[in-house]
Amino acid sequence: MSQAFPADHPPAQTPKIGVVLLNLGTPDGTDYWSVRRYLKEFLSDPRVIETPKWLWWPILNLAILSFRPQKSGHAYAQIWDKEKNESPLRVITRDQTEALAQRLAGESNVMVDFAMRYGNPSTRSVLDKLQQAGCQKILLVPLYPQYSATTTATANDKAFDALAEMRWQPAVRTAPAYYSDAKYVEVLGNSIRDGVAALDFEPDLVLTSYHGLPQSYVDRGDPYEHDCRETTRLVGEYLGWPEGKLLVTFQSRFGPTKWLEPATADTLEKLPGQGVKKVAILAPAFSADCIETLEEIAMQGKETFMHAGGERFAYIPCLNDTPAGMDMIEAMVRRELAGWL
Ligand SMILES: C=CC1=C(C)c2cc3[nH]c(cc4nc(cc5[nH]c(cc1n2)c(C)c5CCC(=O)O)C(CCC(=O)O)=C4C)c(C)c3C=C
Ligand SMILES: [Fe+2]
Ligand SMILES: [Fe+2]
Repeated sequence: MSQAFPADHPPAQTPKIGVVLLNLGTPDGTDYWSVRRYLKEFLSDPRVIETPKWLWWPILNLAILSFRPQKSGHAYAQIWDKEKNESPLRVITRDQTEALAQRLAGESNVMVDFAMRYGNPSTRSVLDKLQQAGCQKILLVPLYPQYSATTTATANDKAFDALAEMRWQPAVRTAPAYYSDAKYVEVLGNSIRDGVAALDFEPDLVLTSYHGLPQSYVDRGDPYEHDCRETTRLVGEYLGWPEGKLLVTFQSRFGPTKWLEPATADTLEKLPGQGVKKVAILAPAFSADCIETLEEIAMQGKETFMHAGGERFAYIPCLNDTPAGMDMIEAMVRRELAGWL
């Protein structure tokens, strides 16, 4: 026989499970102050900038934040989703979240949401919301295929900062980087094969352009370069392409220090002179198209290549919320939820 709760018993909650897709973040608008606020938060993160604070503070506040917001704001304006008045990164991350929620709709106690490391929706606000909604278990899914302290670790740090202030803290899991995950390699490989097959030209070379990182971070133990090169190697193996058909490059160099090489922009500048006149390019480090792919690669990169004598240039989009990309995210999330569902 079941026993009724006494009248003064605290209300019982049905425990829920939260799944949070974590991405980098993006400005709320393209105006100077929106971009400045975003860049200040981003570039004040010691996981991203390892220069000692006393040295970095004046460089950031007196130099970078006085000119970069305008320059970056102009670049953001070129790719802005005008219909939604939002940055593509946030539009796509929300679309991924909604698609994943639909796929997990059969799991009655799962809530899916997304949060950003910098800007909105903040990681803290999303974790507070899920905790208050009764999530006693939370899976954090940093959407970075290749691990870096500058992305994966800081995304998790931010979540743990929020958890540190909760009296009733949910149990938490973090999904690992997935650079060599068979499903990721398969889906990425298929997107390259299909992307190339849809072109009206045969590329001489396909560039896998990864976001760059200071060389010193890798020297101190960040596995990011390894993860990137391994993704491209595995995709080449999956496609059965001859060695040399896929090239690894690193983009988005920032500041005067040595970054991983070869740089995407330098490579695009040199290739036509070496007889490589037709290229396709993709950016496997990004789970969603953003300023770094849509503006820096598809616009600036194309201009650099064509100006240097290139003849054909094609950008292959990120996996975004494509059915195949979502198959991969769903499989990863279900695997990491094992024992909770
Ligand atoms: C020292 C600076 C930077 C490091 C290290 C870095 C690593 C890194 N970043 C991504 C993914 C993204 N970066 C994005 C934008 C962006 N990145 C930097 C600097 C570093 N990134 C800056 C200053 C910016 C802002 C844009 C600009 O002013 O140029 C974005 C896109 C955000 C968007 O709003 O669209 C993503 C995504 C990875 C994977 C990575 C790892 C090595
Ligand atoms: Fe970046
Ligand atoms: Fe960039």
